[in-house]
Parts: sequence; C-alpha cells; structure tokens
Amino acid sequence: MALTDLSAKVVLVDIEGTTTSISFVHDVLFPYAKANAEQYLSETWETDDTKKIVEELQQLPHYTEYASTLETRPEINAAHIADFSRYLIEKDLKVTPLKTLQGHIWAKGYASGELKGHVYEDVAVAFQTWSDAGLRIAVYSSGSVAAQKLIFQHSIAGDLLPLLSAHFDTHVGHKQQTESYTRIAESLEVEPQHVLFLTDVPAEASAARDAGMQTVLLARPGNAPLTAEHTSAFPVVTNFVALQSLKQP
Ligand SMILES: CSCCC(=O)C(=O)COP(=O)(O)O
Ligand SMILES: [Mg+2]
Repeated sequence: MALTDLSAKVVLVDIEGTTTSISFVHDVLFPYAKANAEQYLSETWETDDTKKIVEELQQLPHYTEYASTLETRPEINAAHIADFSRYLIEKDLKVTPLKTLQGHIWAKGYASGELKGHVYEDVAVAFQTWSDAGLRIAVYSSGSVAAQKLIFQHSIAGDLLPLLSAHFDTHVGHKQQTESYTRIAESLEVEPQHVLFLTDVPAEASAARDAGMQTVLLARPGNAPLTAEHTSAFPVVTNFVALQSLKQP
C-alpha cells in the first residue's frame, strides 16, 4: 500500500529517533540527568516517591552486577544511588525506576529554561494536520510519561502537549513485546489495525505489527542504519511529511 493510502484513527509515536533526535537524548538529556542526580536525590531523599525509586533501583538485576564492581559494601545514600543511576544511563538501560528518576530530574531543567525539548521541524505541522483531520495522537516511549509531557510541552516548536491525547511508558510493558501494543490499543479503545505506530527501532515495529498495528519506520539523521531486511519488511520514511495526508478509515 502506498503511504498516501494509509489511514488510521490513532497515530502512536515513539520519541527518541522518531519525533526527536537521538543526539538530544544522549548528548543533552542524559548528561543533565547524570550531573543533577545526586542533588535531586539528596533534596528528596525522605520523600515516599524517592524511597520507592531507590527501592526499585536496588531490586534491578543490574544492581547486583554494579555492586559486584565495588570494593567495599556501600552505604545506601544519595551519592551511591546517583552513581548507580549514572552506571545505568551510561549503558542506556531503559528500566522503569531510572526513567521515573530521569523525568523528575529533567523537570527542573525544563522549568528553568535550561532544557528545551528537541522535535524535528516536520513534527509540529504533522501533529496539527493529523489533529485537524480528527486523528488522535498518542505517545509510546521508554521515557516516563512525565518526561514525555515535558519534552512536548517545552519543545523548541512551542507547547505541543494539547495535541496529544494519550501517553504510554514502560508501565504498559516493554517496547519490543507484542502484549504492550495490545494493551495500548485496548486502553485507547481502538482496533489495533486502526493504529499507525511510528518508530526508529525495527524490533518495536515487529512487536506492534504482531499486535495488528500498522507500522512505519523512521530513518532520521543519526538513527542506526536500517538493513535490507528491515526496509523490505516495513515502509520507511525520513520524516513525517509523507504521512501528513493520513486520513481516518
Ligand atoms: C521521554 S524523553 C526521554 C527519552 C528517553 O529517556 C528514552 O529512553 C527514549 O526512548 P524511546 O522509547 O522514545 O526511543
Ligand atoms: Mg526510539
């Protein structure tokens, strides 16, 4: 089917590598989280929210692996948990408690204006066009729902949050698991075949397709190169312009 013939009721977008450059996430957001983790943790150490994050971080299998590299038994304090968070960020592990913590840390950067969410220049126009055509736009990212809202609310193209009708993160399941997409369609009260999922990661596209969704891969500058196997399995676009004429079925 030609891209111009695609129809959908919901456009489900990934963030990193799809609406937003990988370099913004890795070269701006991650360094900000690493630099501010200890301060955030020490300022909020006694709160229930931080206690829950700290407990969940220590329950990760990666914690045992990380702790085995330490010479002495650590005291569980803000400095130690910040160090473990930096270890996870360096490995780009998309684990739920880390993503929750990152979202809280970034909130301060967006509020002060130090952070502005990167979106490619075709994103705001496409969101507006789809919205005007009556399509719903939802987000599914490994970044926490709070972090998703921040990136679009404080984007370089202005506040795009009013154009988004739903947000999903790893609480719904991991992005390479088919069940996650089934749950998203159920939550959106839409048949999976009426959802178009846009992502840069072929394994995510496969999982969504197995759930019955339509999928298109994004080949944005700086994304991992797609193989011939991927390009024969999925339609590929370099930006959202080719998808702007999307209509409702
Ligand atoms: C929600 S903004 C921060 C992006 C992030 O932390 C991340 O892991 C992005 O992963 P994605 O699933 O959007 O590729
Ligand atoms: Mg992505």
